Amino acid sequence: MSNDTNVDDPPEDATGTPAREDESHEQTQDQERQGDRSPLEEEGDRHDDVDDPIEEFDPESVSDDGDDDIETVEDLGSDVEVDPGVEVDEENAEDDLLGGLKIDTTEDIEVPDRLVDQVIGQDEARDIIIKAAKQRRHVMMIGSPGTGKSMLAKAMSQLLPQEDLQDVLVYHNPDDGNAPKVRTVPAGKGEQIIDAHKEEARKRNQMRSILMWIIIAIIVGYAILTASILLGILAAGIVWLIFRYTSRGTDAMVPNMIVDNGDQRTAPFEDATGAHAGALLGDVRHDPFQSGGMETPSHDRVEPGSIHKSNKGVLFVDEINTLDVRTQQKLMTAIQEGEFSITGQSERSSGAMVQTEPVPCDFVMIAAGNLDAMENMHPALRNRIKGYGYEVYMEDTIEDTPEMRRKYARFVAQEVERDGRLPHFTRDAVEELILEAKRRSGRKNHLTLHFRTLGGLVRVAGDIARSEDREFTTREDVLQAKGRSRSIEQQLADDYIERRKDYELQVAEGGVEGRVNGLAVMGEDSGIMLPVMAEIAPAQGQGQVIATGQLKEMAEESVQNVSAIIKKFSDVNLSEKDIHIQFVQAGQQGVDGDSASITVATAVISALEDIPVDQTVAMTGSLSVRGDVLPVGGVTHKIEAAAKAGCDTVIIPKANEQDVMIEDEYEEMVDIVPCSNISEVLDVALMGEPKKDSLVDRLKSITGSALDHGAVGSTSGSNPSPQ
Ligand SMILES: Nc1ncnc2c1ncn2[C@@H]1O[C@H](COP(=O)(O)OP(=O)(O)OP(=O)(O)O)[C@@H](O)[C@H]1O
Repeated sequence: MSNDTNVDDPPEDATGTPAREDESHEQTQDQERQGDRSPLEEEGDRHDDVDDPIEEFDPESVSDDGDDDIETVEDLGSDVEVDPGVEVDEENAEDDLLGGLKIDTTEDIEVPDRLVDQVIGQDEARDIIIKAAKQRRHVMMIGSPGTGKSMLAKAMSQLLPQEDLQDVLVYHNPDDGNAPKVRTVPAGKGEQIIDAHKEEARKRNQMRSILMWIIIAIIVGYAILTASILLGILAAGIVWLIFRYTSRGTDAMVPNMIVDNGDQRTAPFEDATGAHAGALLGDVRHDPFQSGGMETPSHDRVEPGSIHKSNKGVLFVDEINTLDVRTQQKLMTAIQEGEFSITGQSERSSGAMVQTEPVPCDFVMIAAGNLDAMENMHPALRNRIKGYGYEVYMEDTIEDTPEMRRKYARFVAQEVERDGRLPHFTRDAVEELILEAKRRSGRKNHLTLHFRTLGGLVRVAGDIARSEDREFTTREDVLQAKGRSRSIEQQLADDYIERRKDYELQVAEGGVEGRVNGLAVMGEDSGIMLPVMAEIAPAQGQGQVIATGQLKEMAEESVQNVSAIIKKFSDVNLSEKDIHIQFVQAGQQGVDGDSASITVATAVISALEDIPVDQTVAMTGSLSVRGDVLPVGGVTHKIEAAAKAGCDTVIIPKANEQDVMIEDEYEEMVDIVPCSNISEVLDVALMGEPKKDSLVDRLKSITGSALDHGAVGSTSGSNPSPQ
């Protein structure tokens, strides 16, 4: 950025002019408050701290260097116990769903003001945000949607100092109309400068008008005297036009304030998620006239990007990998330089000819996304953030403690207050929501941290109560809301089940060889039953696993695991066979290879041994190469899907037993059988007794599970049939 003050403006003239009108009087008083300097004098100031790039740093060194003024969540008092105003029954807190909170409704709960105090769980991320705000470091947050990434980024902007905020003005450059000048002034000063310039322009225009009318009067007077009226009117018109035309030059003196932080109460927060290049990096609008005096001066066409608006604040970019590579590269330059010129983004627009002086963009970046976002983002940009900041993974669940439950009650109060129209929740309505948070966590003694969907439930329940003009939202409203706020995946899953019922594809009667009811999860919270069929045929050449579509890889992996067991416990040579696997009516969604591996194994063994599988049984679990059934995710939703589909028995991994939190209505519909190894699975799923010394019979020698023995892969029993 150049420091030259060759801006075509009238500061010197303006400061010398005495204040004649009320506005200018007020303005003068303002100027006095600001330290006796007129805004027009101030505008020449450059704030060169923008040229101060963040020096390279090692996050590790932060904790090692004994820098004990780094504030933690506790130091900031942000880990506050919920509402000190509310009494807590400590003795019964453990057993109480509200953690002992003595409230009748959420109206009794006080909501903390600062966003950072409203964040529940995510302690590590909060700690990092606080440190990063202090050190002005970038942060990358990776995790599931709705777990508080943008909330934390906003919270960070509230923690950044406000004193540094600046306004940014763009000026006409008389030497080169396509290279507007850029000046920064302290926040709030920009408006004064603009006002002073407008006032100056107004005065100039007034003087010019007076001069113009005097000249016109002289011409008209002369014309009357010489009786050449027509010539006089013509001359007066020309004078008028000349004045009109040249007055545009006076207006061009007024700078364009592209960043106005005058009213900003915290450091700026800019969400640039999904922004196109112009919105992110700034743009210069197209001018259809371009020349001939009709054009809009280029400095007036300059538009700031999010990187400029977030100067001294936070730039939040979710799903950063969706930005195209060129934009990511430019973003990287902006991070590195702390300033970035604005130019027209569209090559064919007249805006592309304009390029401003560098505009400050000294922001802290919070890049967010899921794991895919991290993998697909520009490696250099990732390194930039890594080298200059922190990376944090967002938690999905948190341990269920009385303190946490109290915070969840506070979350309901937070959401009600944020919405502003919802009726507060009664105690039992909050209890139902906390139960739902437990259920959605999918883990014993945990609560989900997927607050966006939980907040959705609060809003739907509140809307139901509001539509019935009730004072409070009750438990019944929450139950009704659960039915209504089904996700797209849930609706799809229910639709699948309905359609299958039409074709009687759901649960087949009795036993079928090689057909097993597998279970999968769609989206975050919907289970679905997906039958798997296996057929074994002699191979034409080398035996292979044949499966259709994208599920081929997953079928191959599952068959590989089971083939190790088959090799070990039987004389069957799978390399002489073609194994056909079909996932009946499955799309790719939600089918996770690992959790289907006991299903594929059971189907293959059933087909190989010609033993039918009980079609009222459904199963989920991951198979180890030594026959252990290992834990999988989403068991609760899977069990519910099996129950909805009409199965009586569901096999789940023993290690998942503690995660089951199914709704009462389903509990009566199905028997849940936890299994630790493939032998136990076959015992439940296969119909009839296996023949002596057959594969299934030999597999009975596997007992217990690796998990029981504390080491993955251990099985007991000797190998009856080494190959
Ligand atoms: N940890 C949390 N504590 C309290 N409320 C939360 C938390 N996480 C999310 N919320 C609530 O959920 C809403 C959505 O969260 P937020 O937008 O921060 O999620 P996100 O992780 O940025 O998701 P996405 O990546 O989909 O944008 C917030 O406005 C807030 O009401």
